[in-house]
Amino acid sequence: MAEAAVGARRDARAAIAAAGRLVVKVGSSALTSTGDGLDGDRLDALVDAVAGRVRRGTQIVLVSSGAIGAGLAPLSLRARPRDLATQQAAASIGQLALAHAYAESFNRYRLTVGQVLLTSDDVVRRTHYRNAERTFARLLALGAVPVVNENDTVATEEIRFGDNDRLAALVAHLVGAEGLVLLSDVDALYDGDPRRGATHKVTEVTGEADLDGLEVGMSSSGLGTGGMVSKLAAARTAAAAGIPVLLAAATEAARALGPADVGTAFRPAGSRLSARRFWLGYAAGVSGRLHLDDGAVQAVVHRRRSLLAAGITGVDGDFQAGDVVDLVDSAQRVVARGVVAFDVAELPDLIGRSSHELPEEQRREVVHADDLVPLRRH
Ligand SMILES: Nc1ncnc2c1ncn2[C@@H]1O[C@H](COP(=O)(O)OP(=O)(O)O)[C@@H](O)[C@H]1O
Ligand SMILES: N[C@@H](CCC(=O)OP(=O)(O)O)C(=O)O
Repeated sequence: MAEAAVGARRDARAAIAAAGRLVVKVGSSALTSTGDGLDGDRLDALVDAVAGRVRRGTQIVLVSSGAIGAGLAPLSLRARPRDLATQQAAASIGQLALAHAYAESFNRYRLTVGQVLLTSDDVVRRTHYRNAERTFARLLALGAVPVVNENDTVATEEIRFGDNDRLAALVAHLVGAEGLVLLSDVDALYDGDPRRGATHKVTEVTGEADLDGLEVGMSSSGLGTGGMVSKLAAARTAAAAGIPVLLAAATEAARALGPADVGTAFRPAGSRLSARRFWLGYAAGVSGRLHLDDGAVQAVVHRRRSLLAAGITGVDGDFQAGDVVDLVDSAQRVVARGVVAFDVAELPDLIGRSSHELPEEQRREVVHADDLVPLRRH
């Protein structure tokens, strides 16, 4: 193994093993099965591992999927429903069972749980983000274990996270976690979907290059959503925000939360992003896109300059000044995200023109460097 990989191994795993605050996410497939609903034994085994770590002094926020899966058996449903209304009904019934099971299970260790159900608005809007931040801080200060899920019963198609891996990554930043542990039915990241035959395990991800050439499946085990794609996206988001990530099997939760010597570890980026820059780059809702020429990509991504009208080749979406937009390169890749200083209707007359050609009131940056987060290195 190359020296860098050895170093990263020590870094990400050691950081998770020593963290004072962790977010642990468990997927539906690890807690429920289609026929029998919630599996009490598997839930207890997970709680044993989480409670063990809490007793060793780590504050843990548990993001748990499984509401829809737990609601199937009581409704005599044989498969995850496809329509939103039935998913919401199943989640309404299943979330109650899930919360009850966690409360009882943690009570074996005299630990109290608090339920936190979030919609995307709670983390996507900056003012709501602060509310959620306060709630978590207080619960943790009081010694409770927050158990988080998406508020599926009220989340509509438009405002839905739809996947708890992303929710867990956002919560990890929100609570200032020093690590994110994603527990699933698969024991690591592989170079292809292990359900489709023999593949190789990836134990350390030290940067984007380690992900090149991997085949990552969207399809899940049947109860979960997003498959490995959403786990990888969440791991990248957390790692970019400076948070080390460990992906492991829920059946190995004790080792994942102990020496952290199982699964796939993702090395975090050097520094932690500020709350504002993290929100801007990874949590905010995006209202449109600005297409950049190569020179503009160089300027904003590599030289951290403001985006000027001259480097924009096209615009789409429906946004107003102050909204968040994606900045895309000529290959349609999102290279940055930022707060736009013009309404969409104003831009067609400005784009491609240098500042001195523009009327004075429009001679300002389209996206100021302070309001811009580069997302991709070439
Ligand atoms: N490259 C890959 N490496 C590992 N697992 C993969 C890969 N591609 C697809 N998968 C599949 O992703 C599944 C996990 O996703 P999912 O069922 O949504 O989990 P969860 O319910 O824990 O969120 C695994 O069971 C595995 O078959
Ligand atoms: N909020 C949904 C889970 C959605 C989800 O992301 O599921 P999973 O892929 O199993 O983590 C539920 O509780 O059923």
